[in-house]
Amino acid sequence: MEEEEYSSYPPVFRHIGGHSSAAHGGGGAILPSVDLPVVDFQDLRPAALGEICREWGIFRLVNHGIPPSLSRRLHDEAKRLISLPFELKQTRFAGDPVTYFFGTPAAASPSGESTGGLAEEFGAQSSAVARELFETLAEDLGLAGERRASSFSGAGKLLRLHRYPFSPLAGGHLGMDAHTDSSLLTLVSDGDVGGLQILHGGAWLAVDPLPGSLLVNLGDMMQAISDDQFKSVKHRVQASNGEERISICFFAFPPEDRPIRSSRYREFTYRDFKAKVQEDIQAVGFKVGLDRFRI
Ligand SMILES: O=C(O)CCC(=O)C(=O)O
Ligand SMILES: [Fe+2]
Repeated sequence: MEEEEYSSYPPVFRHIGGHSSAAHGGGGAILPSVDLPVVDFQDLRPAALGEICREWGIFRLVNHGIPPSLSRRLHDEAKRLISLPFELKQTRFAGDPVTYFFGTPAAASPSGESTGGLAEEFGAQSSAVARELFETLAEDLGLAGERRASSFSGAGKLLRLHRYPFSPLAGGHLGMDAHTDSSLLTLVSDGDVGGLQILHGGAWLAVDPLPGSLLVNLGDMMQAISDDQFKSVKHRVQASNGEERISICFFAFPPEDRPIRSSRYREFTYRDFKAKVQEDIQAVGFKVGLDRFRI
């Protein structure tokens, strides 16, 4: 890749085009791939889905009803936006809901506006899918009354576009550090470039793409609501030394001020949780998460 092709990267990532390093062939250990459980959205069964979420905390969703053309257009639009020169993106997106952040080594995330309504449409459809999945899991958990009704209603939603740029030096490096999501549920449209890895049974495993499907993982709030029955799976993303990976991530959060009650945690709200995460990041440099609220 010529150096000018890196113009869409933050300056710190440029000047690497000419270096062909030993890492070119993939310096990181090759992890075994895992076949995630596949769930058919048209045939949701509470007990079967519950079992998958107890064992894995993550699955592939097929027949989800979000038109492939919508996902493809949003992926194309994300790629176009993300490929604009870095300085132009900084000017254009400054102060907008579109954010461009450097917190992770190789991810850059314009999100929200500027996709000509595609992001909003995709977000609305993802939200409907997430709600149905939540209802199915609530059924399996036997959540009733107020506890069930209020967990998803008015839930916060966030759509994030991630780019894991190609770099010949990427081998062995992470595009996103290991973490759990703070959400109830996360839906990821990961296209056809792999890179996601999950911690399962004490080992890191690579998740291969399954074009047309959505990756669904449970977040910390779902783990808490389920009294730790469901897993908020730890995951990370390998930086790409092949094709660039673009992912579109939809997060559903509980209403900020609704008390979350669980036999495993003292009562807290999602607002409390977020504040604690920020406090920990400042104080200790990483998210401690649910352990801060464990009884
Ligand atoms: O890009 C991905 O596939 C996953 C991103 C992710 O884990 C996150 O945004 O929390
Ligand atoms: Fe995540």
